[in-house]
Amino acid sequence: MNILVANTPQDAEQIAYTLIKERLAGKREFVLGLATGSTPVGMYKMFKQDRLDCSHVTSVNLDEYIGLAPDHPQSYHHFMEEKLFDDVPFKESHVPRGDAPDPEQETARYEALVRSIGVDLQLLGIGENGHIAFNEPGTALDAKTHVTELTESTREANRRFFDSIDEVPTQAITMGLDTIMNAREIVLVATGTRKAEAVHHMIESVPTIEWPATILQAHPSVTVVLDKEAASRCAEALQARGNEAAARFFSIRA
Ligand SMILES: O=P(O)(O)OC[C@H]1O[C@](O)(CO)[C@@H](O)[C@@H]1O
Repeated sequence: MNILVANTPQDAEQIAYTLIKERLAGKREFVLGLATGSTPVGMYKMFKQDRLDCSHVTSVNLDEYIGLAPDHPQSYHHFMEEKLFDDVPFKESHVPRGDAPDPEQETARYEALVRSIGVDLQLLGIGENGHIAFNEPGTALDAKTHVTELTESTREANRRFFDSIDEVPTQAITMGLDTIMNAREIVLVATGTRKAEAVHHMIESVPTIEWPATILQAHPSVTVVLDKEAASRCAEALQARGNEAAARFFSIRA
């Protein structure tokens, strides 16, 4: 794992965006895995401000709530259109269908799609309980795209997007941990104190299904971009090395 610890959330987002921009440059085709939630919103603004050319890029999203049609204001389809796709045209974009009549069939379709196109770089966030995408604690490490029951802590963490907790879906379709691990490269961004415990376990605990993000330790190409708060539960030496790496990242691009 390559770990960078930026001084602010904005600097962390800038690092992650710059990494993605550099990977896209000069490519004829590229498959970019995208995430939802609050963390990537600042980065998607950078795509827009920079008018980043994504006309050669195919995107695949990690997850979608079951029961929400693409045009539902709280669906991840809608989130991606509003935060990115309405302003930054992609060659094509794929998000699981939350309104599929047969969710299990949709998981098989989506898994086959993601495997067939192959993800060059997967952007990830991380939940407070260590979930990545909607792979909640206890999810098998070899899980493929599947229907998942959302934990109460995850529903609570996402209720801010809904009028009430009762409106937060209880199930989602999510890429599995094995699906995500199949990406050639992974960039995970975490900011804020709320993520500090999950980040500590992701990096410093023995891989366990109780902290799904620990599986990333076994991936050959993972960059973890943190702000100081999200890194605050990691070992002091790791924080110091990460801070130097972030400073170096900016200095060589100044
Ligand atoms: O970036 P946020 O809003 O903290 O979300 C963290 C994680 O939780 C999810 O939104 C799922 O609840 C993931 O998609 C995301 O990576």
